[in-house]
Amino acid sequence: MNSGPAHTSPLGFSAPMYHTVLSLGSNLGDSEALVAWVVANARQLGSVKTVSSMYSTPPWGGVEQPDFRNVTMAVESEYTPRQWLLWGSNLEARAMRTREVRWGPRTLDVDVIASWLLADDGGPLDVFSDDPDLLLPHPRAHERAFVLTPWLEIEPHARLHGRPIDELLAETRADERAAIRLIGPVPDVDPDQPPVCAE
Ligand SMILES: Nc1ncnc2c1ncn2[C@@H]1O[C@H](COP(=O)(O)OP(=O)(O)OP(=O)(O)O)[C@@H](O)[C@H]1O
Ligand SMILES: Nc1nc2c(c(=O)[nH]1)N=C(CO)CN2
Repeated sequence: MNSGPAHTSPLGFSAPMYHTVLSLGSNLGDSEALVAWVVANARQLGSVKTVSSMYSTPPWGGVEQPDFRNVTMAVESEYTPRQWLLWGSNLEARAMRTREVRWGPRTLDVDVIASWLLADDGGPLDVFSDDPDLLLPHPRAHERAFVLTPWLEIEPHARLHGRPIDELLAETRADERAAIRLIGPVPDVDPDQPPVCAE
């Protein structure tokens, strides 16, 4: 009997399932609507396991810019982490995302934080990648309160680099942590209408 998480297709193939954690951020345009639009698109795929509340977070990385809106979302599907990266890049492009300053302002950012292969037998297996186009786990997530705070809300027992994320969060800058503000649930928006001003 196949009681594991792999999906058996009508042809009898069994596709592996991945549990993947995505960080969504925006600080240009209608940031709340943009982040909510990403969540709505993932819901349309039927892949969303849990979504954090929406948070207002101070900019991380030393560039002076407006506060961000951030959400962390756990998805579970046959999509590999690389497919999630491509999916996110496509939404970033539709949100007119540009890359001008490293760690600078943006309409939309979709980062893949970590992923686990849900094996049929035994526990989840960490996915590692040293490909510069997809580093896994994300090399800077453990020092970002804007990722860890929402992630802790939805997966309080999650671990990154072998360490509980609440411990990692406690080691982030106290002033950054203190300035994070809970806004509320992610609003429902139309996945087919990117909230972008045409210019
Ligand atoms: N885990 C990952 N998630 C998202 N992008 C990644 C990841 N690993 C590598 N990349 C690559 O990073 C490149 C730059 O991404 P991006 O412009 O979003 O970076 P950033 O958000 O400014 O900074 P950071 O990578 O520190 O979050 C992209 O080309 C992407 O392929
Ligand atoms: N608070 C916060 N700071 C950031 C964010 C973000 O999403 N939230 N994204 C960045 C781009 O890499 C740089 N700094």
